[in-house]
Order: sequence, then C-alpha cells, then structure tokens
Amino acid sequence: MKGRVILTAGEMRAAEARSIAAGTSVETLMERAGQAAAAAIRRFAGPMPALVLCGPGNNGGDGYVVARALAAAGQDVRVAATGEPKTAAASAARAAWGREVHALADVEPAPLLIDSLFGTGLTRGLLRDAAAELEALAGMARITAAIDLPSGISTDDGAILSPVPDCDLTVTFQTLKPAHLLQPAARHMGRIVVADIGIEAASDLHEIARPRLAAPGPESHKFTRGLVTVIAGGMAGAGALSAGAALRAGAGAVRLQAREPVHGVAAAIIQTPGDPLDRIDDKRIGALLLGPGLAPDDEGRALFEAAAGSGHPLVLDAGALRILADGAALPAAGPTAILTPHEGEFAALFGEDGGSKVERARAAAAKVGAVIVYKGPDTVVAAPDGRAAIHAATAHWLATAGAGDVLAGTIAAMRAAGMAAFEAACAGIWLHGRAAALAGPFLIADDLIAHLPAACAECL
Ligand SMILES: NC(=O)C1=CN([C@@H]2O[C@H](COP(=O)(O)OP(=O)(O)OC[C@H]3O[C@@H](n4cnc5c(N)ncnc54)[C@H](O)[C@@H]3O)[C@@H](O)[C@H]2O)[C@@H](O)CC1
Ligand SMILES: Nc1ncnc2c1ncn2[C@@H]1O[C@H](COP(=O)(O)OP(=O)(O)O)[C@@H](O)[C@H]1O
Ligand SMILES: [K+]
Repeated sequence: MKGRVILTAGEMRAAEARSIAAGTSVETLMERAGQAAAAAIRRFAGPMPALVLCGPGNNGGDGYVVARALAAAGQDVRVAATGEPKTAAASAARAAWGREVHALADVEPAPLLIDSLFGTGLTRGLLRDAAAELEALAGMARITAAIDLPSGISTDDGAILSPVPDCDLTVTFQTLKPAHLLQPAARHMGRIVVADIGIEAASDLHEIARPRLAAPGPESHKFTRGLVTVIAGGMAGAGALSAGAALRAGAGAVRLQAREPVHGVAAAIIQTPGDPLDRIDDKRIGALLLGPGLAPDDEGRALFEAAAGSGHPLVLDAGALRILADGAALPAAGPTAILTPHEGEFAALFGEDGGSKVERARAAAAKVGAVIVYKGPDTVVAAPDGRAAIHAATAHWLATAGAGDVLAGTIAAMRAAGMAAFEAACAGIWLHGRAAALAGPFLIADDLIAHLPAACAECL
C-alpha cells in the first residue's frame, strides 16, 4: 500500500489555486470543508453543546460553516471570534452564520470545543491572551476538535509556536500535512480524519502504510527469500538482535559473523565464528548489515571498507554511521545503501540545520546518494530522487535499547527479499512499529523480534 498523501501548506495553497482556476470557488471549498468537518465531529462527539472558536483567516471561515452546519442539525452552538474576518470568503461564511459572535475573551465554555482559530496560514505563535483562552476553554471541554490543525502549530515542520491544546479529533482537508505526523505537533492531534473537498492532490511525500509481503511458493528456497549477512561488532548482542529480526522478518537465511560464538541466539542463525568478513564475496548476499555493536576504531573502519567495497546492498546503522561521519565514504556506484541514523547520528553526519525533518532527510539523501531512515518518535525516510515518507509512531515503548538494531535487521530482511531500498526501508519501519504495538507496554527489543512474524502475517 502506498499510504496517504501529505502536502505542505504551500503545496496545499497551490492545489487550492489550481482548483479555483478550474472553476471551483474558494467559497465552495470552504463550504465543503466546513460541512465535512461538522459531519466528522458529529460522528465522533455526538450532539453535545458546542463552542466554535473562529480566527481571522479561512480556517476561521471553515469554523463559521461548521457552526451553521451543526446548528442546522439541531445542535446547541455558540461562536466566539478573535475579531472580524480578514478574507472575503471568511466574511461571507460569518454573514451566512448570521447569529451572535462572542468575543473570545469573555465566552463561556462548552463541553465540545471546536478550534477553528488558525490552520495552515499560521506564521507565528498566537498572542498570549488568545493562547491562554484556547488552553482554558480546551481544559474545560470534554472533547476538543481541531479544524485542519490545532492552533499554534507550524504546518510544515510540526514545531509548536504557542501552547497547543490536546485535541481528541483533528479534521483536515484533502490530504495530511507534515505536522499531523511530525513531532512535537503530532502528539496533539488525537484521531485524524482526512475529509475530501474535491481538490486534486499529488505529492512525493506519503505516510508510511502497511506493506505487501509475498508468501513463499513452490519455487521458493532459502536464498530466493533472501540471504542477510550481519557483520557483528565487538558488542555482539546488537548484531544478534539484528540477525534475529532479519530471520523473523522472513529472510531465508541469516549469517551472523562475529569473532566469537554468540550465545542465546536462534539456532537457525548461521554462525562460523572467526573472521567477520568470511564469505563476504558470496553473490547470494541480498543485504549486508553493518554497524550495530561496531566501534569506530581501526577494526571497525577495516570492516566498513570491506563492506563498502563488497558491492552488496548495504544497511548501515550505529557504529557504521559514526565511521561515515568521521570521513569514510560510501561506494560511488552500486546498489543504493540504506542509512538508519537516530537524531544524534544524523546531526553528526549532516548537521542540525536545514528546515523540517523531511527537508533535512531529503537533503541528506541527495547529498550521499543513499536512502536515509531518520529515526525518532517520528521516522522520516527519504530517497535520493526526492521521494519521502513519514511514519507516525504511536508505539512509544520503542524508546528502549536495541530497538534500532531490530529495525536495521528488519529492513535488511526486506532488502534481501528483493525490495528496492526506499520500499524496504518503509516496509521495515511499518513492521517494526506494528511489532511494537503487538508486543505492548514494557516491551524490550527481544520482544519485538518475537512479534515480527505476527506483524508480517498482517501483510500477506
Ligand atoms: N487550502 C485549501 O484548499 C482550503 C483551505 N481552507 C482553510 O483555510 C485555512 C488556511 O487559511 P488562511 O491561509 O487564511 O490561514 P489561517 O486561517 O490559518 O490564518 C491565517 C491568517 O492569520 C494571520 N496570522 C497568522 N499567524 C497569526 C498569529 N499568530 N496571530 C494573528 N494572526 C495571524 C495571517 O496573516 C492570515 O491572515 C486552512 O487551514 C483550512 O482550514 C478551507 O477553507 C478549504 C480549502
Ligand atoms: N518515543 C518514541 N516513540 C516511538 N518510536 C521511538 C521512540 N523513541 C525511539 N523510537 C524508535 O525506536 C528505535 C530506536 O533506535 P535507536 O535510537 O537506534 O536505539 P538503539 O541504538 O538503542 O537500538 C527507532 O526505530 C526509533 O524510531
Ligand atoms: K485550527
């Protein structure tokens, strides 16, 4: 599955402009948005007394439509605004509401709060009084719903510009926006509904969705399912986690190459202790994973050089990324490598500046000509050709040692099974997140491995 489309604020404005140029007025779009939002809110919250907070722009305009639609359905609705509308469409929507509009500063709370103050047009934080009013009213509501985005959020990078209410529902239009999935904004969304307002939207940025995996057939054998070689570093436990994950994610064969025997791993993992580079010229290797447990010392660098020169599809994590940051080079030609940095490794490799997490991941991928898996509570994947995808992690129990080693092994299994680098990364991230959800609270990295088969089975 390809996953839902994500547009930035500018891309959404451009799509809206194309739609308007093709004959659909902004008033029509606003009417569709407000009606769809009202319907979604009614389905979610039922007919509770509602208070709609309307801002000065078109997000506020949507709010007046929502209020009219809820009132038409018989709901008890009040509206409060920060001031007069500043756009013609929002003014028309307020006129069509036709009832009293309270001042935000002295409005009574309601059990259902609808935040229609600011959407994709917000460029700076809300004024202190408005932010405080929003926070207080949300605190007194039983349910808070946001129109397009909770107010106080920067659409494209998910930054918090002023205090943001914790919403139970966010209704957005036509596509997701980056802030719906990127932290720190994403935690405020609640359930996200994407309403169709009839705008054509295409993008090379998607949400990561459940992948499709193939079950083995009569023609399959272990090497057609994929051979993963994990070159273990000095801390062999990390390599063991990666190897276990690769095997449980469906690799036909996994070699764990360490100097010493690694105890406590599945007997099905192939070990020939001694030279970690043993059989590295085996043409059947579908993914070569280097980095977990690897120290950035002379031996680490030698292993890196050998792996980089092997011509196999590479998955580079942890210590291998440190070695890369210290000046080692990726192969100039050959299969696209996958790099899986967390925040610290990403900063060491590519610096800390450069816009949103998506923009930074894209620039990094273009710079090194590899697929970048920029991990964290939100994970962004970017390819050198500009494609990118965001995974909105909900399984925060993944914040545990070794989770990254499991991810690297899972991605290696997808790569060895024949997926292209970008698709393999996306598939591995989805499976990893799903395994975490299945493993549940207080999971440890080993539990992820045990739950990978169930996650994979959902993809057949
Ligand atoms: N793009 C589209 O296709 C559609 C957009 N719609 C709605 O329109 C919204 C975008 O509308 P706008 O572009 O008018 O933007 P907003 O309604 O988000 O607000 C922007 C307005 O507030 C001002 N502003 C920005 N930050 C401020 C701050 N901190 N304090 C005070 N004023 C501030 C801006 O100068 C501008 O006048 C979307 O979020 C969505 O709700 C819908 O009407 C349907 C169609
Ligand atoms: N708070 C969080 N919520 C969801 N996922 C998280 C969170 N923190 C970390 N993760 C995920 O867990 C994994 C941790 O990887 P990494 O930082 O390399 O840890 P380690 O090196 O200990 O294995 C990554 O896949 C990351 O995206
Ligand atoms: K809003």
